Amino acid sequence: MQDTTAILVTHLVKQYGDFLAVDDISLTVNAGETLALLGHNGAGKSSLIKILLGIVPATSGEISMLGTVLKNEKQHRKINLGYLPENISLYEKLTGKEVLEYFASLKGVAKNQVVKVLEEFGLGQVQNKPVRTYSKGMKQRLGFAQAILSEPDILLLDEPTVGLDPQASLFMYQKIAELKRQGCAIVVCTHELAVVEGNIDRAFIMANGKKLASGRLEELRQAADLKVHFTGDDILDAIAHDDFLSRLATNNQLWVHQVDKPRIIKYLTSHRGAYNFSIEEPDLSDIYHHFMNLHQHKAA
Ligand SMILES: Nc1ncnc2c1ncn2[C@@H]1O[C@H](COP(=O)(O)OP(=O)(O)OP(=O)(O)O)[C@@H](O)[C@H]1O
Repeated sequence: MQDTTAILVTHLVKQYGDFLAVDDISLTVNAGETLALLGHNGAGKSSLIKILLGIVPATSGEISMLGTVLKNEKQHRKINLGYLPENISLYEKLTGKEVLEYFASLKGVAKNQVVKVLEEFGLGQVQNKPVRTYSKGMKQRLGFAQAILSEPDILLLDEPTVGLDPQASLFMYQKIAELKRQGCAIVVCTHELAVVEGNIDRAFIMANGKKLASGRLEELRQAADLKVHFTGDDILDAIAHDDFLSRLATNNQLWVHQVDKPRIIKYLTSHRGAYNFSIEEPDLSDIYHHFMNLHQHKAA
């Protein structure tokens, strides 16, 4: 499942008048894979998502989904695709159940599926109340429920967990993991780096419409070459008693480049007999800021 390309974007460009919002973006998302689309406000993420949806036309470039090149909105509509927009606006006067029944009829999903999904999303008790009485988190759950109602092959989520409490957020990512296991290809557009970090396969970082970096977390760490921090009692002891390590350390702290990590681990364990230590890797936020800072320096 992992190697089947579900989304293929080739040299995509979107111009609004003279303004280049998406600037030659190419990417793939495999079936059963989650890609995080990251970037500053105005980087072009939502534009890209809307082009994938077929609701905004690309200026140039090509999109194919599930092996078919999509040339117009009609072709996009043939794809079993779920979408949760940023700031979803639902029909406030309708009840939660009526909203989902409406989407079910649009997507050709059996009505009895609606009650099942409402229960599963913790909205069973309020299903007959108007949406206007729902909290933001409840509306977001309902929005997510409509996005996955048809058990889509492709799921596009724009800021899915904004305003959600930690448990609701966890629920959403558990549901995403379930869809992933069923082979769904998922793109999550988000600024919540800490939340998304453990829930994605790859990240695609963009700025001013362009790709800055993409890959698995480990690949991005290597590409960024941010230093790794070795901590723990055995490290302090090793620094104190080893010339090589004491020269490498700064203020008794051992920070080493990614490329040197295996060599240092080997040196610590086989040469110094140090086993009681931990390695703090740069996280997604460190990686994101690294690429953004690099981009800003180049632009200055
Ligand atoms: N319909 C439009 N007409 C003109 N410019 C637009 C239009 N839609 C988006 N833009 C511009 O394109 C750029 C990219 O916008 P987009 O909404 O894709 O960014 P984003 O990465 O999703 O930002 P955010 O994180 O703030 O949601 C912005 O400068 C925006 O002002």
